[in-house]
Amino acid sequence: MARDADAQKRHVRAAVRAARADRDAATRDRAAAALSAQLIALVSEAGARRITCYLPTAGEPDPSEFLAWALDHDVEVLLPISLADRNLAWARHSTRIPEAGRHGIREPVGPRLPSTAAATADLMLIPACAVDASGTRLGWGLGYYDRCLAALDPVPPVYAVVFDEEILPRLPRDPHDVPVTGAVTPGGIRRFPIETR
Ligand SMILES: Nc1nc2c(c(=O)[nH]1)N(C=O)[C@@H](CNc1ccc(C(=O)N[C@@H](CCC(=O)O)C(=O)O)cc1)CN2
Ligand SMILES: Nc1ncnc2c1ncn2[C@@H]1O[C@H](COP(=O)(O)OP(=O)(O)OP(=O)(O)O)[C@@H](O)[C@H]1O
Repeated sequence: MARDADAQKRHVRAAVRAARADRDAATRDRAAAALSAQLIALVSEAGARRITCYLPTAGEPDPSEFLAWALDHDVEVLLPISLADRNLAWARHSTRIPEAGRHGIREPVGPRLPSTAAATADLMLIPACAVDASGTRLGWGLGYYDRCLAALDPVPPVYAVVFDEEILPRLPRDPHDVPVTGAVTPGGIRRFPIETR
């Protein structure tokens, strides 16, 4: 990969990490409530019965209220577990208390499903650092989701969950990057045109 693309990724990751750390509690709470409303709207509109989502770290867009709604509405949610080989496994969201996993991120307890179980989801809601207007997603650099998406056939519609200002005009795209269908932010739902570039 070109050196300038690497530098740009590092720059965006650092800027997003800093902005996420800077939000105060009240701003985070407002964003969390707005985000969950968008996620509920998207899943309801799509009629999705089985989805993937994630348990957030402190600064990430927080889908917790949406996860509680999903439990109440019989929407099955697969949550990620980070494996040592940088593949994901999944376990179902439940009322059981999550436990800290490999990166200190909370992970669901219960029976594990393989990475490819995500192919049976109607919709995937995945964490990201940033996304661009053509659907290129930037993660945190360990390739968990790139590896997972590459192994899915079919790939369900995939939405990156980010803050509004994390939708950028253009990010570097690598050959292994699987473009996302859209993005969900506290401010709305965006679908990206499918195009090659
Ligand atoms: N809530 C949540 N769960 C998730 C993800 C996520 O982004 N958010 N993941 C999405 O992939 C996977 C975990 N991915 C991770 C990616 C990077 C680091 C991390 O600590 N990165 C360090 C650099 C580490 C290194 O380069 O070795 C850092 O950002 O400082 C942790 C987990 C699965 N679960
Ligand atoms: N399909 C794949 N198979 C094997 N390795 C992969 C695959 N996709 C990405 N990788 C590797 O994962 C590493 C991280 O890639 P990249 O920087 O694009 O990740 P990212 O988009 O930030 O991560 P994530 O998917 O975890 O959000 C790179 O070393 C890349 O080569």
